[in-house]
Amino acid sequence: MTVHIGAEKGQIAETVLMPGDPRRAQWAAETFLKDAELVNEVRGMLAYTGTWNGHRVTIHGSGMGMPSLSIYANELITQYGAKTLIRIGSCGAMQSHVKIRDVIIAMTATSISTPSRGIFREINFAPCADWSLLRAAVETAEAKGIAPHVGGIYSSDVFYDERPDLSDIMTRHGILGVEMEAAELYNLAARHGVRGLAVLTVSDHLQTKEALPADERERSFGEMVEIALGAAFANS
Ligand SMILES: O=P(O)(O)O[C@H]1O[C@H](CO)[C@@H](O)[C@H]1O
Ligand SMILES: O=c1cc[nH]c(=O)[nH]1
Repeated sequence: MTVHIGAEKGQIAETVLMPGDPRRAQWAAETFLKDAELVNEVRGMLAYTGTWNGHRVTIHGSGMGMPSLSIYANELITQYGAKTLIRIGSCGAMQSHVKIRDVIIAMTATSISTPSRGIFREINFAPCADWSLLRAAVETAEAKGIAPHVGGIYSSDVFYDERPDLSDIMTRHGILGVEMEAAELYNLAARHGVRGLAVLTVSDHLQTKEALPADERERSFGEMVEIALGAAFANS
């Protein structure tokens, strides 16, 4: 057990899927895993371990924002031995060709800052996805007839943005969508030599102002879960 995770050693799998929403963790575990067992509920941050096609998987909520994800990902990697961490999140689309419910696979994650900023100081580190996972995620999606958008995303520190000019700059530089966790996941994965990826579903559109309701964000994003699971075990 750690300060934030109640699981015993051995109750967390080497492969961890991380939605921001703990209720999405519950839904995904109940929908996709066999014999899913609740392994954490400290602070309501639900986590389940079960199997998918015979492979052990944990689905653990990250909470919203990079400081929250950083706590869970750090403990999962350093205390429980997680080796593959895939964020399964929602995001806002920043390009007109990206539509609501589309899937984005994040090659890079731009940010203004992350919890790792203090370490990097004058360095502008480029947080990027693990290549083997990225490739496997694209192949898994295409095999399912899903055409994902693959490219850069923006990890913001705020949901309610008082600087819309920043979103405009991101859009002008081809950034596909905005969310709040992936850049720090990629930083931590690089630091600890593990595999990190973010697979996202578009829940909002910054240009059209469309937005899906909370229940859909919790329970209807199955394609990205299937892509994440397929990618995690592509070579197993
Ligand atoms: O749906 P999740 O995975 O929480 O992701 C997105 O949704 C939250 C904001 O509503 C932020 O955590 C953002 O990254
Ligand atoms: O962080 C997020 C998530 C969904 N939609 C947004 O606009 N931002």
